[in-house]
Amino acid sequence: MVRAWFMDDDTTTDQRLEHHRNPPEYVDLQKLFELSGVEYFKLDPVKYKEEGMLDNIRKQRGYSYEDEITCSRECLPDYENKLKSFFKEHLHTDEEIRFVLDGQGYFDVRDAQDRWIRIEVVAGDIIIIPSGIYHRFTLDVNNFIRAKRYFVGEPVWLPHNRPADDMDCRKSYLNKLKDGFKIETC
Ligand SMILES: CSCCC(=O)/C(O)=C/O
Ligand SMILES: [Fe+2]
Repeated sequence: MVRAWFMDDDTTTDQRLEHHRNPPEYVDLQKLFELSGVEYFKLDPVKYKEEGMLDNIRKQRGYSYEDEITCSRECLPDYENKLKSFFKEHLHTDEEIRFVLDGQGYFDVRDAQDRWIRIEVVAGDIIIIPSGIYHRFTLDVNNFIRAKRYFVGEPVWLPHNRPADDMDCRKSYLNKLKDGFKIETC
């Protein structure tokens, strides 16, 4: 089961630690969706091809692009700078979709009250981060993750660092947050 929790305010220690509040305050999947619009699916990281659920999700959501990213010192070109930019608070004009094949890391998202929620992702997790939400990513202390990335159409990876409040995708995200997130069906 995915683990997610409200983060502490400590910005002085290693970003790759869990950064729980004291006592820890966990957020369940339903609450995570209501507070942020983040969606999550769990697949078997070994048998996912036979299971067919990934194909269903891809077809339903129209993901036409797929590639793979490995974040490790050995595999990711310009590792230090890339990790710095992943951890800068930013948003995208499109959803950020990741399917973790191996390793782990943390996606941090801002909720409606601007609190950080830390979401731990491990092998088998699919996370869908809405367009227009402020978020960031860090590896954990193991410094390794391998994930598939999906996109509708030609991929746009460009991060827009906070503040980006005038962007249309930000305004539309805030409207959805106000109205309450609903699962979109065809
Ligand atoms: C696990 S994929 C690396 C993080 C990333 O691609 C991104 O855009 C973070 O916001
Ligand atoms: Fe991002």
